[in-house]
Amino acid sequence: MSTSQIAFLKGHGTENDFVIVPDPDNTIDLPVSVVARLCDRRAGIGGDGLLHAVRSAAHPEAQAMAGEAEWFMDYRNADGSIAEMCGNGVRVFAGYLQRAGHAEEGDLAVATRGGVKKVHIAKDGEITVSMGRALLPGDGVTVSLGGRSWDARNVNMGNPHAVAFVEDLAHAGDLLSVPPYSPAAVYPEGVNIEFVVDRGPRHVAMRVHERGSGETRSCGTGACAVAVAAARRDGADPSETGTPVTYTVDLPGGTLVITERPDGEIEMTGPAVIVAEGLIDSAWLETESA
Ligand SMILES: N[C@@H](CCC[C@H](N)C(=O)O)C(=O)O
Repeated sequence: MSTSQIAFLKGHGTENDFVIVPDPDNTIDLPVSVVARLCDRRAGIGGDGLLHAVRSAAHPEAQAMAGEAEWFMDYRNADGSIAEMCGNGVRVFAGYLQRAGHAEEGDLAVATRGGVKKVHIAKDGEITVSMGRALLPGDGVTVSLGGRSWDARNVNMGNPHAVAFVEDLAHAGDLLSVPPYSPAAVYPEGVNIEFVVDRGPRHVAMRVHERGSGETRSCGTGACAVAVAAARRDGADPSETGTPVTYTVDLPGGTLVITERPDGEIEMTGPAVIVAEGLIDSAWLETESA
Protein backbone atom coordinates (compact mmCIF):
# COMPACT_ATOMS: atom_id res chain seq x y z
CA MET A 1 0.00 0.00 0.00
CA SER A 2 1.38 3.37 -1.02
CA THR A 3 1.75 5.93 1.76
CA SER A 4 0.49 8.84 -0.35
CA GLN A 5 -3.15 9.90 -0.16
CA ILE A 6 -5.52 8.01 -2.40
CA ALA A 7 -8.46 9.67 -4.13
CA PHE A 8 -11.85 7.96 -4.03
CA LEU A 9 -15.44 8.52 -5.06
CA LYS A 10 -18.60 7.02 -3.65
CA GLY A 11 -21.48 6.03 -5.91
CA HIS A 12 -24.49 3.77 -6.18
CA GLY A 13 -26.80 2.16 -8.71
CA THR A 14 -30.29 1.46 -7.28
CA GLU A 15 -28.58 1.64 -3.86
CA ASN A 16 -26.00 -1.04 -4.64
CA ASP A 17 -23.12 1.14 -3.44
CA PHE A 18 -19.45 1.24 -4.29
CA VAL A 19 -16.18 2.85 -3.31
CA ILE A 20 -14.53 3.91 -6.58
CA VAL A 21 -10.72 4.11 -6.64
CA PRO A 22 -9.37 5.82 -9.81
CA ASP A 23 -5.96 4.37 -10.66
CA PRO A 24 -5.28 4.82 -14.41
CA ASP A 25 -1.76 3.38 -14.28
CA ASN A 26 -2.51 0.55 -11.85
CA THR A 27 -0.08 1.74 -9.19
CA ILE A 28 -2.31 1.22 -6.13
CA ASP A 29 -2.04 -2.11 -4.39
CA LEU A 30 -5.44 -3.17 -3.05
CA PRO A 31 -5.04 -6.39 -1.06
CA VAL A 32 -8.15 -8.16 0.25
CA SER A 33 -7.74 -6.70 3.75
CA VAL A 34 -7.61 -3.08 2.49
CA VAL A 35 -10.66 -3.54 0.24
CA ALA A 36 -12.60 -5.05 3.15
CA ARG A 37 -11.66 -2.14 5.42
CA LEU A 38 -12.56 0.49 2.82
CA CYS A 39 -15.97 -1.21 2.33
CA ASP A 40 -16.56 -1.42 6.10
CA ARG A 41 -19.62 0.74 6.91
CA ARG A 42 -18.43 1.69 10.40
CA ALA A 43 -14.65 1.83 10.29
CA GLY A 44 -14.19 2.63 6.59
CA ILE A 45 -15.99 4.46 3.77
CA GLY A 46 -18.63 1.77 3.32
CA GLY A 47 -19.85 -0.07 0.25
CA ASP A 48 -21.20 -3.33 -1.15
CA GLY A 49 -18.10 -3.45 -3.30
CA LEU A 50 -15.15 -1.54 -4.74
CA LEU A 51 -14.56 -0.41 -8.34
CA HIS A 52 -10.85 -0.07 -9.09
CA ALA A 53 -10.73 2.04 -12.28
CA VAL A 54 -7.64 1.13 -14.29
CA ARG A 55 -6.70 1.65 -17.93
CA SER A 56 -7.01 -1.77 -19.60
CA ALA A 57 -3.51 -1.51 -21.03
CA ALA A 58 -2.10 -1.18 -17.50
CA HIS A 59 -3.81 -4.25 -15.99
CA PRO A 60 -2.57 -7.79 -16.71
CA GLU A 61 -6.14 -9.18 -16.65
CA ALA A 62 -7.37 -6.59 -19.17
CA GLN A 63 -4.51 -5.97 -21.60
CA ALA A 64 -6.08 -8.24 -24.22
CA MET A 65 -9.24 -6.06 -24.14
CA ALA A 66 -7.35 -2.74 -24.42
CA GLY A 67 -8.06 -2.42 -28.15
CA GLU A 68 -11.81 -2.56 -27.52
CA ALA A 69 -12.19 -0.83 -24.15
CA GLU A 70 -9.87 1.82 -22.73
CA TRP A 71 -10.96 1.26 -19.11
CA PHE A 72 -11.07 -1.90 -16.96
CA MET A 73 -13.48 -2.28 -14.05
CA ASP A 74 -11.45 -4.27 -11.52
CA TYR A 75 -14.41 -5.21 -9.31
CA ARG A 76 -14.11 -6.46 -5.70
CA ASN A 77 -16.82 -7.60 -3.31
CA ALA A 78 -17.09 -6.01 0.15
CA ASP A 79 -15.12 -8.86 1.73
CA GLY A 80 -12.28 -8.22 -0.74
CA SER A 81 -13.02 -11.22 -2.96
CA ILE A 82 -12.91 -10.88 -6.73
CA ALA A 83 -16.01 -11.40 -8.91
CA GLU A 84 -16.35 -11.76 -12.66
CA MET A 85 -19.03 -9.14 -13.15
CA CYS A 86 -21.13 -6.50 -11.45
CA GLY A 87 -24.07 -5.09 -13.41
CA ASN A 88 -24.82 -2.10 -11.18
CA GLY A 89 -21.07 -1.57 -10.91
CA VAL A 90 -20.70 -1.16 -14.70
CA ARG A 91 -23.33 1.60 -14.74
CA VAL A 92 -21.70 3.41 -11.81
CA PHE A 93 -18.28 2.91 -13.45
CA ALA A 94 -19.60 4.54 -16.65
CA GLY A 95 -21.06 7.37 -14.56
CA TYR A 96 -17.63 7.89 -12.99
CA LEU A 97 -15.89 7.86 -16.42
CA GLN A 98 -18.32 10.51 -17.68
CA ARG A 99 -17.85 12.69 -14.58
CA ALA A 100 -14.05 12.39 -14.86
CA GLY A 101 -14.14 13.40 -18.54
CA HIS A 102 -13.01 9.98 -19.76
CA ALA A 103 -16.35 9.31 -21.51
CA GLU A 104 -19.23 11.27 -22.97
CA GLU A 105 -22.95 10.78 -23.33
CA GLY A 106 -23.56 8.05 -25.92
CA ASP A 107 -21.75 4.76 -26.43
CA LEU A 108 -18.65 3.40 -24.72
CA ALA A 109 -17.13 0.04 -23.87
CA VAL A 110 -15.95 -1.15 -20.46
CA ALA A 111 -13.61 -4.11 -19.93
CA THR A 112 -14.60 -6.47 -17.11
CA ARG A 113 -13.51 -9.95 -16.04
CA GLY A 114 -16.73 -11.07 -17.75
CA GLY A 115 -15.56 -9.57 -21.07
CA VAL A 116 -16.10 -6.21 -22.77
CA LYS A 117 -19.52 -4.66 -21.99
CA LYS A 118 -21.12 -2.13 -24.32
CA VAL A 119 -22.66 0.78 -22.45
CA HIS A 120 -24.99 3.58 -23.53
CA ILE A 121 -25.28 6.77 -21.46
CA ALA A 122 -28.58 8.47 -22.33
CA LYS A 123 -29.30 12.20 -22.19
CA ASP A 124 -31.46 11.73 -19.09
CA GLY A 125 -28.56 9.98 -17.30
CA GLU A 126 -30.08 6.48 -17.47
CA ILE A 127 -27.48 3.91 -18.46
CA THR A 128 -28.03 0.76 -20.52
CA VAL A 129 -25.50 -2.08 -20.43
CA SER A 130 -25.37 -5.00 -22.87
CA MET A 131 -24.76 -7.72 -20.34
CA GLY A 132 -24.16 -10.66 -22.70
CA ARG A 133 -26.09 -13.91 -22.72
CA ALA A 134 -27.38 -15.90 -19.79
CA LEU A 135 -26.28 -19.51 -19.45
CA LEU A 136 -28.88 -21.79 -17.91
CA PRO A 137 -27.15 -25.02 -16.90
CA GLY A 138 -29.75 -27.69 -16.19
CA ASP A 139 -28.54 -28.46 -12.67
CA GLY A 140 -31.35 -28.81 -10.16
CA VAL A 141 -30.57 -26.43 -7.32
CA THR A 142 -32.17 -26.13 -3.91
CA VAL A 143 -31.94 -23.01 -1.79
CA SER A 144 -32.61 -23.40 1.94
CA LEU A 145 -33.14 -20.68 4.49
CA GLY A 146 -34.76 -20.51 7.92
CA GLY A 147 -36.16 -24.06 7.78
CA ARG A 148 -37.66 -23.57 4.29
CA SER A 149 -36.36 -24.91 0.97
CA TRP A 150 -37.11 -23.89 -2.60
CA ASP A 151 -36.22 -25.32 -6.01
CA ALA A 152 -34.12 -22.73 -7.77
CA ARG A 153 -32.93 -22.03 -11.31
CA ASN A 154 -29.19 -21.98 -11.94
CA VAL A 155 -28.38 -18.94 -14.10
CA ASN A 156 -24.90 -17.73 -15.03
CA MET A 157 -24.51 -14.06 -16.04
CA GLY A 158 -20.72 -14.25 -16.07
CA ASN A 159 -21.13 -14.78 -12.33
CA PRO A 160 -23.25 -17.48 -10.67
CA HIS A 161 -26.85 -17.08 -9.50
CA ALA A 162 -29.53 -19.28 -7.95
CA VAL A 163 -33.02 -17.87 -8.55
CA ALA A 164 -35.80 -19.05 -6.22
CA PHE A 165 -39.45 -18.07 -6.75
CA VAL A 166 -41.02 -17.74 -3.29
CA GLU A 167 -44.50 -17.06 -1.96
CA ASP A 168 -43.49 -13.99 0.03
CA LEU A 169 -40.25 -11.94 0.11
CA ALA A 170 -40.65 -11.78 3.89
CA HIS A 171 -39.74 -15.47 3.94
CA ALA A 172 -36.18 -14.36 3.35
CA GLY A 173 -36.62 -12.50 6.67
CA ASP A 174 -33.67 -11.09 8.53
CA LEU A 175 -31.92 -14.31 7.77
CA LEU A 176 -30.40 -12.78 4.66
CA SER A 177 -27.71 -11.65 7.06
CA VAL A 178 -26.95 -15.36 7.46
CA PRO A 179 -25.85 -16.96 4.18
CA PRO A 180 -28.64 -19.08 2.72
CA TYR A 181 -27.59 -22.63 1.93
CA SER A 182 -26.92 -23.63 -1.68
CA PRO A 183 -25.12 -26.71 -2.96
CA ALA A 184 -21.34 -26.38 -3.06
CA ALA A 185 -21.16 -29.09 -5.72
CA VAL A 186 -23.00 -26.80 -8.18
CA TYR A 187 -21.36 -23.61 -6.96
CA PRO A 188 -17.80 -24.39 -5.85
CA GLU A 189 -16.92 -20.67 -5.98
CA GLY A 190 -20.06 -19.60 -4.05
CA VAL A 191 -23.23 -18.09 -5.46
CA ASN A 192 -25.51 -15.06 -5.43
CA ILE A 193 -29.04 -16.05 -4.36
CA GLU A 194 -32.20 -14.24 -5.50
CA PHE A 195 -35.63 -14.57 -3.86
CA VAL A 196 -38.41 -13.53 -6.26
CA VAL A 197 -42.17 -12.84 -6.17
CA ASP A 198 -44.55 -11.81 -8.96
CA ARG A 199 -45.89 -8.27 -9.05
CA GLY A 200 -47.84 -8.43 -12.35
CA PRO A 201 -47.41 -9.41 -16.00
CA ARG A 202 -43.65 -9.41 -16.71
CA HIS A 203 -43.11 -7.55 -13.46
CA VAL A 204 -41.34 -9.14 -10.48
CA ALA A 205 -39.76 -8.07 -7.19
CA MET A 206 -36.65 -9.60 -5.64
CA ARG A 207 -34.26 -9.62 -2.73
CA VAL A 208 -30.70 -10.84 -3.04
CA HIS A 209 -27.96 -12.33 -0.90
CA GLU A 210 -24.71 -11.57 -2.70
CA ARG A 211 -21.62 -13.72 -2.56
CA GLY A 212 -18.93 -11.71 -0.78
CA SER A 213 -21.25 -8.85 0.28
CA GLY A 214 -24.32 -10.24 2.12
CA GLU A 215 -27.79 -8.82 1.52
CA THR A 216 -27.61 -5.80 -0.79
CA ARG A 217 -30.37 -3.44 -1.92
CA SER A 218 -29.82 -4.29 -5.58
CA CYS A 219 -27.87 -6.57 -7.90
CA GLY A 220 -27.74 -5.93 -11.65
CA THR A 221 -26.53 -9.37 -12.73
CA GLY A 222 -29.08 -10.80 -10.27
CA ALA A 223 -31.91 -8.81 -11.88
CA CYS A 224 -30.86 -10.15 -15.31
CA ALA A 225 -30.75 -13.72 -13.97
CA VAL A 226 -34.21 -13.23 -12.43
CA ALA A 227 -35.69 -11.81 -15.66
CA VAL A 228 -34.42 -14.77 -17.71
CA ALA A 229 -35.57 -17.32 -15.11
CA ALA A 230 -39.01 -15.65 -14.97
CA ALA A 231 -39.28 -15.59 -18.76
CA ARG A 232 -38.51 -19.33 -19.07
CA ARG A 233 -40.92 -20.10 -16.25
CA ASP A 234 -43.56 -18.04 -18.11
CA GLY A 235 -42.84 -19.91 -21.38
CA ALA A 236 -41.18 -16.90 -23.04
CA ASP A 237 -37.99 -17.44 -25.05
CA PRO A 238 -37.05 -14.64 -27.50
CA SER A 239 -34.74 -16.99 -29.44
CA GLU A 240 -37.83 -19.04 -30.38
CA THR A 241 -40.32 -16.24 -31.05
CA GLY A 242 -37.95 -13.62 -32.51
CA THR A 243 -39.54 -11.04 -30.19
CA PRO A 244 -37.66 -9.28 -27.36
CA VAL A 245 -39.00 -9.89 -23.87
CA THR A 246 -38.85 -7.17 -21.20
CA TYR A 247 -39.27 -7.59 -17.43
CA THR A 248 -39.47 -4.85 -14.84
CA VAL A 249 -37.55 -5.93 -11.74
CA ASP A 250 -38.21 -4.12 -8.45
CA LEU A 251 -35.44 -4.27 -5.86
CA PRO A 252 -35.33 -2.75 -2.38
CA GLY A 253 -33.15 0.06 -3.77
CA GLY A 254 -34.99 0.82 -7.02
CA THR A 255 -36.14 -0.61 -10.33
CA LEU A 256 -34.21 -2.09 -13.24
CA VAL A 257 -35.61 -2.82 -16.71
CA ILE A 258 -34.25 -5.97 -18.33
CA THR A 259 -34.74 -6.91 -22.00
CA GLU A 260 -33.68 -10.21 -23.55
CA ARG A 261 -33.26 -9.99 -27.33
CA PRO A 262 -33.80 -12.77 -29.89
CA ASP A 263 -30.00 -13.20 -30.25
CA GLY A 264 -29.82 -13.83 -26.49
CA GLU A 265 -28.23 -10.48 -25.61
CA ILE A 266 -29.56 -9.06 -22.35
CA GLU A 267 -29.84 -5.32 -21.84
CA MET A 268 -30.13 -3.77 -18.39
CA THR A 269 -31.25 -0.15 -17.91
CA GLY A 270 -31.08 1.82 -14.69
CA PRO A 271 -29.56 4.82 -12.92
CA ALA A 272 -26.03 5.57 -11.71
CA VAL A 273 -25.34 8.17 -9.04
CA ILE A 274 -22.01 9.63 -7.92
CA VAL A 275 -22.52 10.82 -4.34
CA ALA A 276 -19.18 12.17 -3.17
CA GLU A 277 -15.48 12.33 -3.75
CA GLY A 278 -12.57 12.75 -1.38
CA LEU A 279 -9.21 11.54 -0.16
CA ILE A 280 -8.48 8.45 1.90
CA ASP A 281 -6.46 9.56 4.91
CA SER A 282 -2.92 8.24 4.58
CA ALA A 283 -2.49 7.98 8.39
CA TRP A 284 -5.58 5.77 8.57
CA LEU A 285 -4.27 3.63 5.75
CA GLU A 286 -0.87 3.22 7.40
CA THR A 287 -2.33 2.48 10.83
CA GLU A 288 -4.89 0.06 9.47
CA SER A 289 -2.39 -1.61 7.17
CA ALA A 290 0.16 -2.17 9.93
N1 LIG B 1 -23.88 -6.32 -7.18
C1 LIG B 1 -23.40 -6.86 -8.39
C2 LIG B 1 -22.81 -8.24 -8.32
C3 LIG B 1 -21.46 -8.22 -7.62
C4 LIG B 1 -20.72 -9.53 -7.67
C5 LIG B 1 -21.33 -10.62 -6.86
N2 LIG B 1 -21.40 -10.33 -5.45
C6 LIG B 1 -20.53 -11.91 -7.07
O1 LIG B 1 -19.69 -12.28 -6.23
O2 LIG B 1 -20.74 -12.55 -8.12
C7 LIG B 1 -24.31 -6.62 -9.57
O3 LIG B 1 -24.93 -5.54 -9.59
O4 LIG B 1 -24.34 -7.42 -10.50
